[in-house]
Amino acid sequence: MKSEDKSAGRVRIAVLGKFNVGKSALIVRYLTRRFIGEYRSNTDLLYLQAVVVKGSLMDVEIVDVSGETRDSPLEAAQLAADGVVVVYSITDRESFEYAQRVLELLSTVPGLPTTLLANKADLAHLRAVKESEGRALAETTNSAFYEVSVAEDSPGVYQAFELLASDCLTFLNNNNTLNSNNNNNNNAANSTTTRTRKFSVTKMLGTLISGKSSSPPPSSPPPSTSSCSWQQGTVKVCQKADLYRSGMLQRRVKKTSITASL
Ligand SMILES: Nc1nc2c(ncn2[C@@H]2O[C@H](COP(=O)(O)OP(=O)(O)OP(=O)(O)O)[C@@H](O)[C@H]2O)c(=O)[nH]1
Repeated sequence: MKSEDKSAGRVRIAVLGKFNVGKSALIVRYLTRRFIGEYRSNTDLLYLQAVVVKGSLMDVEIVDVSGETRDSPLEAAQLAADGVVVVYSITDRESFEYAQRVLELLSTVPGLPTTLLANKADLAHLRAVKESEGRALAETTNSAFYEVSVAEDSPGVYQAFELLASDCLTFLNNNNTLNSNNNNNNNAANSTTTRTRKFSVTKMLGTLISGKSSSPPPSSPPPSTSSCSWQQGTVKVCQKADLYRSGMLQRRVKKTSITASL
């Protein structure tokens, strides 16, 4: 077995943002290199992807809580994620203000890696948010920043996810080391960091895109501008109730007690 065959770990990335900013398009672009114009926006999606980060294979879960941010932004901010991508559209001032509120909330979670992603850069003639404003917000909230066009396949799409996944892994490894040291000190038998997640509804991406039942193979790997390489991915579609049952919409609440409203 190659050393890469064993997963170095699993991280969960949540994608948040106001409606219509391109969250679903972003995730599908990252996973499949395709741009799909329209999506159903009332289904919560969980995507699984295996990527090689810094030479290690890792599983990346990407959660797209469609409609969630519209119904209850606070719930979205409470996602049990190891890292968060917050998306706004450069053509939609309100979406930037929304992203600002989300990032300010998330910055209260110690050590949580966050990325601010300004989408729809191809619509420069409709620009309502300057790039410098996005960059400044990212700096004040200690987030990475990328301005991209998902429609035009900007390399920043891939770089954003891959850097965030890498940061999540570092963050988790540091936590695991800390916990393991604590456990040793306390003579505890097992580490308490293992997480179990279950989702009952599964569906392949092919269904979402074309009505066919199989997952579409990628046409080619993503740009080799980063330390990550693309592997086979699967997509699961999960309903909001499943997210609650799995604890995904509760864990951060317990950990951080975020109570401010957006
Ligand atoms: N011009 C342009 N349009 C884009 C881009 N990315 C997404 N869109 C379009 O923006 C619209 C919204 O995209 P979605 O991916 O459904 O946005 P969303 O944030 O997931 O929306 P909700 O599910 O309603 O929260 C669609 O019409 C997309 O085709 C982009 O980079 N440029």
